[in-house]
Amino acid sequence: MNAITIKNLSKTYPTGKEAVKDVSFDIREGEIFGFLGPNGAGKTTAVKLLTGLLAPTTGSCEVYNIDSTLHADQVHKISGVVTEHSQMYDHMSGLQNLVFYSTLFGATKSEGEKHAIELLTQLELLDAKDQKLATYSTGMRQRLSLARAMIHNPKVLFLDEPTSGLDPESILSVNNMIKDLAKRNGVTIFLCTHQLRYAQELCTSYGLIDEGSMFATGTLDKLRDQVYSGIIVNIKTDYMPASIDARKEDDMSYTFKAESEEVIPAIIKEIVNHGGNIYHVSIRELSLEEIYFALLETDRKERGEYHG
Ligand SMILES: Nc1ncnc2c1ncn2[C@@H]1O[C@H](COP(=O)(O)OP(=O)(O)OP(=O)(O)O)[C@@H](O)[C@H]1O
Repeated sequence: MNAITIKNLSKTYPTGKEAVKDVSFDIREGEIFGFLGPNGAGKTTAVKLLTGLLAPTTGSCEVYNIDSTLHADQVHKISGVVTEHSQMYDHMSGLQNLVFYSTLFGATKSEGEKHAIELLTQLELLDAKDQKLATYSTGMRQRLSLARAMIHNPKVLFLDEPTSGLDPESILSVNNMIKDLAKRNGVTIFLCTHQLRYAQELCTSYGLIDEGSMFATGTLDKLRDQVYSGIIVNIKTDYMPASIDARKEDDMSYTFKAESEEVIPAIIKEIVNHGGNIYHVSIRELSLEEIYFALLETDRKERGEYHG
């Protein structure tokens, strides 16, 4: 089942800026979808269109078959949104904030409290539950925003850079919660980020956007196939024969591309036969970061806009 359906979606602001240009894609239920693109690519605009905060210029978007523009209120009932500026109340405690929002969605005070305590525990904020929000650190506040977005058990969660400004321990608890929500509760996560390493750790599918246009969508494997699906071999040696087409990375480190690891024994033999010593061999596939930049470069070249 599709959690999100976007069809020929475009948004031109009154200034004339075309922030989203004819974008179409679907996201299946339970996916952790990484929406990746540089500053100003159109990610926040797309989230505002999906959550009914903005109306599209043309096209449509749906969350669980509910049109975001026509029925924004219904979309809000099944969506949670975390942005940098989540509205909460400084003079109230973390727990009071969560209970307040939960009652807005129709829960009783005791239901709200029970759920709030569960979320505060998951996000390691239980010790601070009675502290006023004004005393929370940035990281604590950000985690509370996530709890707030989850308070009505949404089916879809829109997250805009959910871990920016968080320390490694907090990132871990946020990541675990996101993975858990998707895996155990089937919550669909729409995650906007520039942090490609972070996205690779977490996401199950991706959409790549630049200047309002989507230039690639799919799983990491699918995106990798569009760039290079083989492996990259790294060898640390004191001698690399000229017969091997390897690139010198630094002092004793060389890399080369190969279709599969089957070529490695022959390469090792060749080095050893030439008197070289091998200290380390490792293989890896292209990372999301490498794939992203390769696809971005191709797309910009096709649009005649690459100046790199
Ligand atoms: N209200 C607005 N009026 C006019 N232009 C806008 C408005 N909001 C955003 N834009 C422009 O639309 C483009 C897309 O902005 P958007 O905020 O959607 O990008 P983004 O991918 O979320 O960027 P970032 O990663 O920096 O948050 C940018 O050029 C931005 O300046």
